[in-house]
Amino acid sequence: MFPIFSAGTSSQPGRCWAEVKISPRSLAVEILDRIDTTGAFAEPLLDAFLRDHLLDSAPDRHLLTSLVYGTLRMRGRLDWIIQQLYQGRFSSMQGGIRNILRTALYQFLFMERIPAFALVDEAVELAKLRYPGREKLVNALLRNAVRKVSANELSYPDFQKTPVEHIAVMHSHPPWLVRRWLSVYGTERCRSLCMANNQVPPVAIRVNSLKADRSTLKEILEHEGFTVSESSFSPDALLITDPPRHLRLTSTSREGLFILQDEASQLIGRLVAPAAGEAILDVCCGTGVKTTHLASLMSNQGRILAVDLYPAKLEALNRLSSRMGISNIEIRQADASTMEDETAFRNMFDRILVDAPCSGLGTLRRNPEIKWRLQPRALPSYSRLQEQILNRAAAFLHRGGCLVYSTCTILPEENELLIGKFLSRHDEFRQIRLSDASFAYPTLVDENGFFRTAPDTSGMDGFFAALLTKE
Ligand SMILES: C[S@@+](CC[C@H](N)C(=O)[O-])C[C@H]1O[C@@H](n2cnc3c(N)ncnc32)[C@H](O)[C@@H]1O
Repeated sequence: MFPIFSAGTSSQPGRCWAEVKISPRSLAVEILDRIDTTGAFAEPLLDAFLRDHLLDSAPDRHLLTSLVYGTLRMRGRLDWIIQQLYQGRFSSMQGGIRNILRTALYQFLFMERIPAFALVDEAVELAKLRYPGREKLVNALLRNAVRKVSANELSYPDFQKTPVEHIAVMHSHPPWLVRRWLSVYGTERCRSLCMANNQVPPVAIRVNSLKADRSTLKEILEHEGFTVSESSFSPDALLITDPPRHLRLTSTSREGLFILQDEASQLIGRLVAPAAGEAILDVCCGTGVKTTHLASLMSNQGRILAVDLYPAKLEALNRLSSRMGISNIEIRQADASTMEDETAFRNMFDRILVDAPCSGLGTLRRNPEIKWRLQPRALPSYSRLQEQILNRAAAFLHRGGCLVYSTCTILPEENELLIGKFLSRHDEFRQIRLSDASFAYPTLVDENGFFRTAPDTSGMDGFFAALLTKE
């Protein structure tokens, strides 16, 4: 649980938030501040704020969600504008002031029907209460921004002269990432990826086949006021095109009839394709989004050993399993890169899922905070950990069994390059090219037989998966 308002602290002097009139804008600034200062993700924070019913009306709740995600997605462009107009050092500006400016500017640039004077006034009021004395800066900077943008007086970086800066500012991604994607994918793909990352992602749910079928759940949700369609990719998915309320608060969610899960993530379970009665190892199970899918595909029969490093995630998996009526998952807290009990597990499993910890760069639509948080120097440590976990898990597969290695990133060193290295060191393993494996979704298979999705090509999150077998 999160206390709803943080009091002013010595690092963020100012008055308690309790004095601030609660509005979608003040809450958005509060959430953005917490994302910056605590490293939290937007989704659970928003869930907690919405669950506490601080905002009663559906439009206000929708506005809060749009403001938080929109400001995070467009932060690169917003910060660039603020830096053009701010006389001091942007990096020394108080984080709270930055978020007041960003949210106001986001509304002005990207949201309709909010008059400029109203959003400037509200930003100034917020600054006055939280950072007395700084309201003059907020007022002057926002009025200047409104004037310059309206008069088309801001000149953005030129694509011909500085392509990286141009894409980074116009499509709001960090320059290091634009540089990487330009070198891997070229200009057009880099641009289309960045643009797709700034879109609102579809809301997909996975129907728990142990408790409901797709058409019945569709009817129930429609009856509750949602606009629902069946997806043409995942046979377990429903797409919610008009979520008037928060889906997780519905009784069907609480009773475990479905779980929110992107379609690409659902297709990973289909790729593992476990059968009832088999022995499955899920070495990076997290909170069990994919583990519970595997259990449903096995009709709750057989055995799944679910491993993760973090006890809190395993506890969440336990809660999710019982909500979904699943009883064939056994959990184990362990470091999958150094897992012990090798002799007990060696050659034991029919199928293994290695859903490796990764940079998450395929999920920037849903988790835009990642692009501002991730440092390029962290990337090699992901590849090292992925390699260690895959090497360790490989020993536990029996001959003839299948191993799926998956990530939600689109960087080659976490995906195909890593698999190439693994295969060159493990003669006993062979890749099953999905093009040769009668995989049901040929459009999601690349020229090397790997599973690959991306927001700009398939409309799903960016996932990668390789299917391997032990001979
Ligand atoms: C991509 S997430 C897995 C998501 C999960 N499979 C799902 O569908 O919900 C990667 C997981 O690896 C876990 N992890 C990170 N390092 C680990 C390690 N050394 N050993 C085991 N699990 C680890 C993280 O806690 C995280 O839950």
